[in-house]
Amino acid sequence: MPANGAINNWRPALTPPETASVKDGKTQPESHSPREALALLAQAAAPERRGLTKGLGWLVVAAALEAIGPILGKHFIDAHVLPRDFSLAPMALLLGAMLLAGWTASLLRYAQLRRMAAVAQRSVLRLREQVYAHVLAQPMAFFDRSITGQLLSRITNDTDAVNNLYRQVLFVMLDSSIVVAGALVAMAWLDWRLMLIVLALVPASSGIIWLYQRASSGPVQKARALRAELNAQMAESMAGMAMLQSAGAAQRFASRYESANRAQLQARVQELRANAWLLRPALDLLNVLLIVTVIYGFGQRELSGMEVGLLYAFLAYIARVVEPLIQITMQFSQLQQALVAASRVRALLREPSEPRSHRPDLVVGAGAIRFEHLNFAYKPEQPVLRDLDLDIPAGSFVGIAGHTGSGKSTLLALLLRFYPPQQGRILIDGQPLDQLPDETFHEALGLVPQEPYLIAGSVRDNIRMGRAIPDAQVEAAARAARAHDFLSALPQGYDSRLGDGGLAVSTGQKQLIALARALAGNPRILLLDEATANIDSATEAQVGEALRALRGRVTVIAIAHRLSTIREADQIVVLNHGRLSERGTHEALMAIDGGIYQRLVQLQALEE
Ligand SMILES: Nc1ncnc2c1ncn2[C@@H]1O[C@H](COP(=O)(O)OP(=O)(O)OP(=O)(O)O)[C@@H](O)[C@H]1O
Repeated sequence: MPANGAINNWRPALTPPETASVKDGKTQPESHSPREALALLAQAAAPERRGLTKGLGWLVVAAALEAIGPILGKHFIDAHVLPRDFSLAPMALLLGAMLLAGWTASLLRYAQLRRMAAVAQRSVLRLREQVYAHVLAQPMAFFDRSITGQLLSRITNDTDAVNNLYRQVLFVMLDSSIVVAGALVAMAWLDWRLMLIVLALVPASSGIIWLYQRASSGPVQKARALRAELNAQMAESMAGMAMLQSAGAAQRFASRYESANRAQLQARVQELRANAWLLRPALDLLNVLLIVTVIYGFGQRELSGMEVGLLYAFLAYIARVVEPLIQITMQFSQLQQALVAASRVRALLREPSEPRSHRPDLVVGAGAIRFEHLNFAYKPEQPVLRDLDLDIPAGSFVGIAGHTGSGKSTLLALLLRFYPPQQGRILIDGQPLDQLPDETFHEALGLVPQEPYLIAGSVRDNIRMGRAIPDAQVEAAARAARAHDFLSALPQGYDSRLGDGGLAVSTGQKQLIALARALAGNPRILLLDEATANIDSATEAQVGEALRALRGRVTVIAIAHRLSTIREADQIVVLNHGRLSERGTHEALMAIDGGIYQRLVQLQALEE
């Protein structure tokens, strides 16, 4: 089977640098639109709308309380400091009110920001689950063109960045905007002409943001794309470590990683440079400009005693306008990163899932299979299966043989509904395969792939694979797969941990566990994709024994390079360039002089 073969695609594959798909942009900066990102936020936060509205409402109250402070201060100056009226009670009342307003505002803001942090966490949790479920529901063709590491990065890093987006948008942007609005309203109330002078300078900050965005958006997006690529490279090398080391490719992979890492650092430095040279100095200048303008505005008037309180209040409000604006702009680069991530997550969520029209009334009975004039191609110009017509009676054992690339695994992939055929159809017990409801379909089919994979968990978890299968049935399946003896001899028997960080078992043993896993669901149809390719003769004999016991009860289709595995099959189907070229029992096919099967058997005998 080719490295990117049909059935193998459901496990992480080592994608060599030169064949890496460039879907999703890879190193090129990706297009992103804030509207897309906001739509994603709104969608993920939809169930929390009430909490969010309440939180925002309270933030407005907090901003209003904060805005009262300078007005009270102005009153304090005008009524007590300037006229030197130091009557204790009204002064204490004013100071007390100032403190109370400030404290209440701080407490309110703290409580609301905490509430919003919780909303953000929950929304991101939901989003991540949604993205993962969506990826799992993708047709296999989607995985053919995606890079495992990049998908991982979408699900973990990008959804994390969406969390950032919540923090930036909800906490910094909204909160700061509310504070600015509160200050402007209070200024207007005190002196609307002066407020207009301050307001006129606010667009200058938008100009600074725009300039900064232009200078930094390229590097920001590049840095992000490179980070995803670094993750992808890491995941790929972990998945293909054995191959990587045996091929002596460690050095090459390390230098590829190093150059991507350097490029990412450069992009980050460019971004920081734009920040240091443009953003901070420009904002400081804006602050000075505002203060000078307001003082100049006051200079134009007669500076009476009453105006000193007003000047104090205005200077206090300017700080309340400028500081939040600085806050907003300082977060800008993170915001951009988060926007890019959010639009990538949204693009992923928009990948269409396989459309299927299931008929809930369909059930699988005996497990008879019929391939009717099947035509299939991964790429339109390269047909893989051509007009394949084949009947497989229920309960029979069918072996599939043929040269490499003849389309054997593809046939199984179509039966597994990984891809829809372009022409023809597949019938199970006379019913169209694509109309079987998912549950019925998954219950009816069991698969033993060429390279079984173990999940991190106990032997029992590995056989169950998340299905509600009672212990007795797990054990019965292990017995049927001839795996019980070695499994019960493990240190903790069926509770022994396998997979990542667990016990190491041999390839043959993994294969038997995979067979037990397939049998545990009591399938009507069992598919074996070169299940005996990498195991020793003793294990092969055990698998043969297990298959013999299934005869008449389960329809078995086995692809085998090792032809001894299918020698006893009721019929052996030989594919040649996607066409059915020979068909019959081992003996019948051996009788075809110069036949493909005969040659394959002879070749294998020679090899052995
Ligand atoms: N996911 C895929 N995308 C594109 N082409 C593919 C894909 N999987 C297989 N092919 C191509 O389809 C053809 C048939 O491949 P398939 O894996 O079905 O052959 P096979 O008979 O199972 O080969 P092998 O014995 O080596 O496993 C090959 O030319 C292969 O390159």
